[in-house]
Amino acid sequence: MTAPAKTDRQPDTVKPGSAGKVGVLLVNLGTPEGTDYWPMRRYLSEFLSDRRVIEWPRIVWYPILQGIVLSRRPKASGALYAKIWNRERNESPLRTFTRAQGEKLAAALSDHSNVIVDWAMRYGIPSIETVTKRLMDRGCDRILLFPLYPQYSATTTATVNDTFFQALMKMRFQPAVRTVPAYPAEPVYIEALAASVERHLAGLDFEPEVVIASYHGIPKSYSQRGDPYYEQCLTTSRLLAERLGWDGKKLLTTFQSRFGPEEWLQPYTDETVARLAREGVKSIAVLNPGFVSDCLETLEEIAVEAARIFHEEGGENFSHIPCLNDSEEGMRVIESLVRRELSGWL
Ligand SMILES: C=CC1=C(C)c2cc3[nH]c(cc4nc(cc5[nH]c(cc1n2)c(C)c5CCC(=O)O)C(CCC(=O)O)=C4C)c(C)c3C=C
Ligand SMILES: [Fe+2]
Ligand SMILES: [Fe+2]
Repeated sequence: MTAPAKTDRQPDTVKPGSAGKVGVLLVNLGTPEGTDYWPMRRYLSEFLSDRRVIEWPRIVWYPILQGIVLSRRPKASGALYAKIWNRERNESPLRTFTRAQGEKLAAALSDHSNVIVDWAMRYGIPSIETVTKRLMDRGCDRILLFPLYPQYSATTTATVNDTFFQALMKMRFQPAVRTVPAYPAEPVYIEALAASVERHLAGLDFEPEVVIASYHGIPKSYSQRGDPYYEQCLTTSRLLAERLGWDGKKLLTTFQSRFGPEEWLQPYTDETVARLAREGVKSIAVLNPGFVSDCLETLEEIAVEAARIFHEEGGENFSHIPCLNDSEEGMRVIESLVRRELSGWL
C-alpha cells in the first residue's frame, strides 16, 4: 500500500464556514479617537483622502488637503468635537450610539443563536477590515453589511461597500455577502421618524410654526452626475409630511454641513434658519432624518450653532429633535431591515 501523496497545499489562515454562523456588520461614518490635533488630523486625513468624498483630481486636491485643510481644520473641528464629547467614555457620541445599536440588535436577535452582531467605522477604528476578519474568526461564513445611511449616496453608502469588498479582495476564502440597501421610503423608518417628532413636539412648551428636516449636504455636481441622494431625501421628507398630515410650508427640507468652495445641495440649513427668523417666525424645530445617530453634525451644528443663528436673527424658540439613535423606534427600524435582509439565511 502506498502512503497518500504529500501535498504542499496549506489551509487558508482565515477559515469561514467552520461554524456556519451569520455575521451582521453595522457601519457608520467614523469618528476621531480624541479631540486634540493629531487624532483629529489622522481622522480628517483618512476621511478627506477618500475619492468617493472628494472627487477633485488628486493633483489639485492633495496640495490643498496637505497644505491648508490639514493644518487648520484639525484644531477647529477638534474644538467643536470637544463641545459634544462623551467624557464618561472618552469617545464621540457617534461611537457611543453605534455601539449601543450593535448591543441592542444582538439582544433583539438572540432568538437566533447562529447570528453574531458587530459594528465598525468607515474612518478610524474599529475598521471594517478588522471587524470583518473578527466575524470570520468567530465562524461566520455569511455576512450582512449594513451601511447606516437611510438615503443612498456614493459619498457614504458606496464607500462603505467599497471598503468591505476591498477587505474581501485580500482573502482566498471569502464569506458569502449581502448588503442592506438604503431605505428612504421604508414604512417602518417613516413611522419611526413621525413617532419621534410627535413625541418630541408633545413635550415642548411651544408649538413650532415650522419644522425643518435638515440633511447632510453633498456637492450639487455629484447630484447632477447621478448620485440619487437628493431625490431620496425629498422622498423621505414627502412621506414624513404625509404621515404627519403637514403641508410643504410646515415641513421644510434643507441641507447642512457644506465644505469647500463648490455649490452644495440647497437650500442651506443655516441660511434658512436665519431667513425664517428675519421673516418673523418665532418658533422652530429641526430634525435630522438622514443621520441614524446623533453626532457632531446634529449635536453641535444644529442643536448649538443653528439655534444660535436663529436666536441672533430674532427667533425665540428653537428645539432640536434627537436622531432615532438606540431608541425603541430606532432599533425597530434597524432590526426589521436586518431581519428582512437575512431571510433565507436564518
Ligand atoms: C468634504 C466633503 C463631505 C461630504 C461629501 C460629506 C458627506 C456626508 N457626510 C455624512 C455624515 C457625516 N459627516 C460627518 C462629519 C464630517 N463630514 C465632512 C465632510 C463631508 N461629508 C467632514 C470634514 C466631517 C468632520 C467634521 C468636520 O470637520 O466638519 C459626520 C459626523 C461624524 C462624528 O464623529 O460625529 C457624519 C455622521 C453624510 C450622511 C454625507 C452625505 C450624504
Ligand atoms: Fe460629512
Ligand atoms: Fe459640520
